[in-house]
Amino acid sequence: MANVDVVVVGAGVSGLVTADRVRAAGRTVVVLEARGRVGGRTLSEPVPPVGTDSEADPKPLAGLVVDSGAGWVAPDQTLLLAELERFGIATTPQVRPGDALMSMRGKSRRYTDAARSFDPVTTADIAQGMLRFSAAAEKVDVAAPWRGEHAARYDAQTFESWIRRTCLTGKGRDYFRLACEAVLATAPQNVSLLHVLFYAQSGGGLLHLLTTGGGAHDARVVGGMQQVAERLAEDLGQWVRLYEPVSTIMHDADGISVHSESGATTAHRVVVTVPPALASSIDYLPGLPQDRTLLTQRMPHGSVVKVHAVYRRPFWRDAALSGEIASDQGPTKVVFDTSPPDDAYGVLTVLVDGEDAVRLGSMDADRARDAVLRGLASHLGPKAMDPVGYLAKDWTAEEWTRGCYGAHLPPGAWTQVGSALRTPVGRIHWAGTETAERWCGYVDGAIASGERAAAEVLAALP
Ligand SMILES: Cc1cc2nc3c(=O)[nH]c(=O)nc-3n(C[C@H](O)[C@H](O)[C@H](O)COP(=O)(O)OP(=O)(O)OC[C@H]3O[C@@H](n4cnc5c(N)ncnc54)[C@H](O)[C@@H]3O)c2cc1C
Repeated sequence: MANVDVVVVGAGVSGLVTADRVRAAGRTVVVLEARGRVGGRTLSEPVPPVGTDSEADPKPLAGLVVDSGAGWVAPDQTLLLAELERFGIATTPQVRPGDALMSMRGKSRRYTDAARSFDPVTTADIAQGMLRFSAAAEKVDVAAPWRGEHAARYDAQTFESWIRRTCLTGKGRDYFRLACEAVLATAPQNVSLLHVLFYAQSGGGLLHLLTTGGGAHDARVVGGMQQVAERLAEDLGQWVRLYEPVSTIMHDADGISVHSESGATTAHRVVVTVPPALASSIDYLPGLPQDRTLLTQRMPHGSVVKVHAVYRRPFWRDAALSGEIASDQGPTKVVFDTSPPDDAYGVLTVLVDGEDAVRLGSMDADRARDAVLRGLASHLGPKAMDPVGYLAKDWTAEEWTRGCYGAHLPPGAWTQVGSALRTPVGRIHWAGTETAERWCGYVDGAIASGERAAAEVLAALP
């Protein structure tokens, strides 16, 4: 006899949306979450002042909350925008007055129009590369990337080999390498061309993913993105259980039994919403089909350290700079001004991706902070060396995430075993942003996957 209709594994946005929709349909549901908080890869937190031990004496800077996980929302992320509206959570535009900086091969350029951030030859090279990339991406079937017209050919090569073949200039090649690191948090030699094409197409195109106004970085959530998960969890109340890492899922024709710290919960169906790389460390009895196992072994995460440096005021605006920086020199390759709407502080967010994140994560905290601040100072001047607050979140070190922003697939994985991504195994269903067709890797994709999984289990319940 089942305790509940559905067990959901993981209280990230995708798990909470799954549970919310199952409960709204009048069915019973329990969410089991490994961490002592909800939200998963969304985490909104205060910033400790510089000079104090953040563990012993957090003394956060008054009223300031930053997003150490997901932070931005695009105008076409309609599912996320609907959740924000449902809970009365506001957004604030990302675009700041002033020039952005592009620094490549030792040369720095100020620009307002992204299309003019390079010299004319590099601009033309990037434009032809983008055209060829978009033409190929349009051929990818985002619902089934393994099935598209040229799937086998695209999946037999890395994105790096495409870059070398396509771009005619060194700076053009550097641009696409930086784009890959910024979007997937991994170097282009680690990832299948088919996966990059799919991922870009899933989010409305590569340029859209890289764009601030109107694109993936269009706006930020006032008070932090984690509020979405917190509000969903508030509504679910006692049905969300924290500190309950799921270790084993037993399944047969009669039902499901999900084992966590406090024992077993029985149900008709289970939805596993943890990232595929972590889903593979749960024991399934009986074991999963081989294609599913092979797939989850081939979906590593990127590496990201997200840093916030807080200043008394946004001093870079004195020099008519917007605080937005793209550079080929780590660790400060991707920087945004994320000061609060009232500018009570000046806040710079640094997204340290790929190899730079691995390097930064291996340094002790003081050396890592010094490396980041020196990087900022090289673009914005010596004032960048003196923040009043500093916070760095290394997602690769997080036991229940192990890297981000999401999973990427190496050559061969999509076409050989990709069809196992969403296919239920008996009573076990799969969700999480990695399973989304649209906005895969983003919060919007997490919501879409939760809605899809909820519909699947509701249709299958007795
Ligand atoms: C630094 C960073 C920046 C990002 N920026 C953006 C952005 O600007 N915009 C955007 O849209 N997206 C962004 N993302 C991506 C976004 O955060 C994710 O796509 C989304 O939050 C994924 O939600 P999810 O529910 O699918 O997975 P998760 O959030 O990973 O949720 C999975 C949950 O499962 C739990 N779990 C894991 N294993 C177990 C287990 N064995 N038992 C029980 N529970 C378990 C985890 O603790 C977690 O709570 C960013 C992510 C990061 C880390």
